[in-house]
Amino acid sequence: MEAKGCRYQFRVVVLGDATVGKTSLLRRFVEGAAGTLEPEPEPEPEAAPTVGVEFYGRALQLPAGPWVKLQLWDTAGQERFRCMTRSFYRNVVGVLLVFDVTNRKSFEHIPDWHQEVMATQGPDKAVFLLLGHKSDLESTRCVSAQEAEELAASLGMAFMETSAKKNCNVDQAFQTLANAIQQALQQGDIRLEEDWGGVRLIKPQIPRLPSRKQHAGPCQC
Ligand SMILES: Nc1nc2c(ncn2[C@@H]2O[C@H](COP(=O)(O)OP(=O)(O)OP(=O)(O)O)[C@@H](O)[C@H]2O)c(=O)[nH]1
Repeated sequence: MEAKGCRYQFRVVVLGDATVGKTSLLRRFVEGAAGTLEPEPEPEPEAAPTVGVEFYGRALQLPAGPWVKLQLWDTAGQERFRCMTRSFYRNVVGVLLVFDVTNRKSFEHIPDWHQEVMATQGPDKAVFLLLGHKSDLESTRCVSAQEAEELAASLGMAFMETSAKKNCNVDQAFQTLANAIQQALQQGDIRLEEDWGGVRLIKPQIPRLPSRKQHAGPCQC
C-alpha cells in the first residue's frame, strides 16, 4: 500500500449479508489502483466465501489535498463468523453497509448491521455509507434506488449504487466515504484518540542526517 506522503490512516469495515459482493467490491477498488490492462475484469464467478476477516489497502487523495491510507477490512457475511467480525467494529471510522439490489433480504438486514456497529461503538464514532451493489443486474433488481435512499436517510447516511462487474461507482464510493470522514475530522465530530485505531495520524518521516563528529570545544588543559 502506498504510504508515502499520507497524512492519515482511516480504518474501514465492509459489512453485509453473505454473497452481496463485498470481496468483489474491495478487490475491484484495490486492483483498479494497480492499473490493470483489462478495463472490465469479471468478478470471479465461483468466488469463495470470506472466512473471518481479510485485509486490503489503498491510498487515496482527498479533494482537500492530503493523501489518506485506507485500511480495509473485508468481513464474512456468514452468521457463523459473526463473533469474530464483531470484535473489529470498535476500531473503525468508516463503515460500508452493502446489500445486493437483487436480494431483498440483504436490504432488509441493513438496519441490523447498522445496529450491530452502533451497539459496539456508540453514536458519532463512525461514518456510514449505504451501497446497493450489483447494479448491473437491472432485470432482476428487487430494491429500488428510491427506497434505498429513504432507508439511508432514516439511518443518517448517504446512498450509492455500485457494480464491481461493470466497475461502476467503485472508486467514487470509497472516495465519498473518505471525504465524509475527513470532513467529520475537520469539524471535530470525530476526534483522534490514542487508544482508538479508527483514525491514525501518520507522522512524516524526517530523514536522519548523517551523524557528525562531536567537537568537544577548545582544549581545556
Ligand atoms: N453481477 C454481479 N455479480 C457480482 C458483483 N459483485 C460480486 N458479484 C458476484 O457475487 C458473488 C458473491 O461475491 P463475493 O464478493 O464473494 O461476496 P461477499 O459479500 O464477499 O460474500 P461473503 O464472503 O460470503 O460474505 C460472486 O459470484 C461474485 O462474482 C457485481 O457487481 N455484479
